[in-house]
Amino acid sequence: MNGKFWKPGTRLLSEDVLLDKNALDEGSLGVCFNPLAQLSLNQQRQELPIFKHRTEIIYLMEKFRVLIVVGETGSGKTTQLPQYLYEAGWTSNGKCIACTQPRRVSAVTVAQRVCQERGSTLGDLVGYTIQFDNCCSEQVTRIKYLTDGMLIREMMLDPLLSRYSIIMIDEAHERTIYTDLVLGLIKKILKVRKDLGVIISSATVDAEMFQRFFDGPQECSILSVQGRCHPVTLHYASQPVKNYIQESASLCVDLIQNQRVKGDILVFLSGQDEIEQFMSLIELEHVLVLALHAGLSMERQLQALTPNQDTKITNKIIASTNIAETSVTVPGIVYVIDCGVVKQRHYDPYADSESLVKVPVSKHSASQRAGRAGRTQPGHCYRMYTKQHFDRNLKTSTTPQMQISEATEMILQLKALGVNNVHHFDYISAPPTAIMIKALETLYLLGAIDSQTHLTKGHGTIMCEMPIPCRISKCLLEACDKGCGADMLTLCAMTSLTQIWTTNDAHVKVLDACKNKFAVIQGDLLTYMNIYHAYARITDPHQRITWCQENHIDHRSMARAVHVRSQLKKYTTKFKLKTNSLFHDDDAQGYDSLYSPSQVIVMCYLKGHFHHVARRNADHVTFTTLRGDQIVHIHPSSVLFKYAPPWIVYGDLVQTDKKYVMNVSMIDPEWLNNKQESL
Ligand SMILES: Nc1ncnc2c1ncn2[C@@H]1O[C@H](COP(=O)(O)OP(=O)(O)OP(=O)(O)O)[C@@H](O)[C@H]1O
Repeated sequence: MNGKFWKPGTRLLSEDVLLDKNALDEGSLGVCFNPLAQLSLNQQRQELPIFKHRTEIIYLMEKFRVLIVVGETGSGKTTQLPQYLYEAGWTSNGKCIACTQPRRVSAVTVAQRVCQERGSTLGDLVGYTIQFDNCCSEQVTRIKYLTDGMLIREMMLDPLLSRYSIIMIDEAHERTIYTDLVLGLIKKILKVRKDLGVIISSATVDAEMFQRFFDGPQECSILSVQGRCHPVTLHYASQPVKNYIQESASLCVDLIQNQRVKGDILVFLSGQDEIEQFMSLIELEHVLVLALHAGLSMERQLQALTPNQDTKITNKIIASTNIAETSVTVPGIVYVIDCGVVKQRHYDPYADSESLVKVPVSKHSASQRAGRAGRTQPGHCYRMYTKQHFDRNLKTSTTPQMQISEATEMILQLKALGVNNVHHFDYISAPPTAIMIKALETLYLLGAIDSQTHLTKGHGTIMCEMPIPCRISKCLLEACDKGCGADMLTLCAMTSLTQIWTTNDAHVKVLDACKNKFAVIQGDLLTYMNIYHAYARITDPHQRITWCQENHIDHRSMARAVHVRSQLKKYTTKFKLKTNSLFHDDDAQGYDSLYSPSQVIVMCYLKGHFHHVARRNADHVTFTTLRGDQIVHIHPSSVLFKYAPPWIVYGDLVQTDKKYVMNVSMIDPEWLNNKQESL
């Protein structure tokens, strides 16, 4: 690292390593340099490295049925490949080109960009489809960006994807469950549809492995695209970094105060907690610091990626999880700071427990993160770890999620698509048998499949269609049956939020006082219901905002809860499920159950979370889970943190220094004996 980037005494990073052969000329650093911005959009398209391969791509697509395109980040795969094929006439038969994305935010931003390049309106020629938001027109949309999960949903209605002439699976290296599932399903479709073209693309994909999966070089060709838009200079830490949050914050301050290139900064951290901590450390005037993580509404995610228009703002810092790691281009980003960690879900089939664990990123991920710079101008990536750590400790590629995640949702989707023998499905990397067996057992206990492992006609089909995890749909189905469907709809919406309280601007004691206003001894679930009802009672939108501010509640999250609830309500209406409330309906007044309304709701929740029960230990602090004998603690954010009841049911398990359980409610162990049936 060049000492001039650092204040004396804070020099941290080692020598530069160049990602690109076009080494960045030190002398050019002083210029605010954005050559592509001077060109028309059409010229910009022709400057992209992939443009040189345009004819070859069109030819290979005619000759082979499957094409794997490997090219550097920013070379033009996502935005250009669908356009080339559109221009070559692949949609002239009225069919469409689909390009899948692992994340919603990239599906939307890429569609926006392509639309801009074609000079059309979003939703006309170019559109996107993500959960709860379909911006496409059946008649005119020919290039469609969609999440891989949505493509699977489309397959349920149209198993051969007959609307499409080309399916492009982008960012295949991410190996999400849905990407892998789409790959297996597409392979099946290719056996029937001889007219379908498939593209698999990534900057870092293991091309030969994909080629073998698609029956070798006879069927599947590989194209390698050389070069990138602009160089990115890599900087490594010269010694291990003790506190990467603090160090990234000081680096940001240093870059902004001493930088020779004016530009924005994108910081990769592992999660919302770290993002908030990081943001609290930056106190610079005229600098806009924005968070970007999956817990935010789409509107706020997109806002973080939109260039700043405020002339008073001199610099922008985006603190993000890996949500911004692939596909997105954030104009103006010159610096990327990579803390080298990611939160990953790990499922243990023996304990039937999924926990969120912080792990080092893979080399492929690190290179994707670096690739967020150098897209509209030359850039720098600062890695908060040593080169030695990169070489020795980082795995080459990301572990396929299918091998470390719970498989219930995936199996349910396969069953809905008519793949009954899920063991024999053609997986690109099959999940471990123990995970498969556990998933089948869980689906049976949830009533989604019968003893022959066939989807059940009632609950099974509804669970497949509901856009929520099957354990949550089980709670909802149970609640509709027990007269509290409306209350469970509220809980489904509230537990889908990742943030309810605005923690960064409130003093701990003030925040605790606010929480206590709504807290109830039964636990977090009923506390959430109190919050939702208090919010929903207010009808004026401005008053809602003021109320949220006064109570340190995130008003955007609450708006999202209202939205999610209304979306789920559409499904209960569609399936003619009763949505009464035990708290608010007139007919609940004659309620004469053995149990109180709050107990009935927690019992219904337990029906989907029987695997998440824990018993208090003799120390009156820790708990032992009934499945897997894990020692867990109640998370400090829970209202039951200080009052540890003897038995609990929880929603999530997070592992940091200890194992913490969240969304906790107290239960009576008697409820585990299926006594609810007599309600
Ligand atoms: N919103 C945008 N604003 C400005 N330029 C953009 C935008 N989106 C894309 N570009 C330009 O188009 C180039 C190609 O982007 P594209 O997403 O197609 O690349 P890619 O090869 O798919 O990258 P990745 O592997 O990172 O997804 C970018 O490097 C950038 O120069």
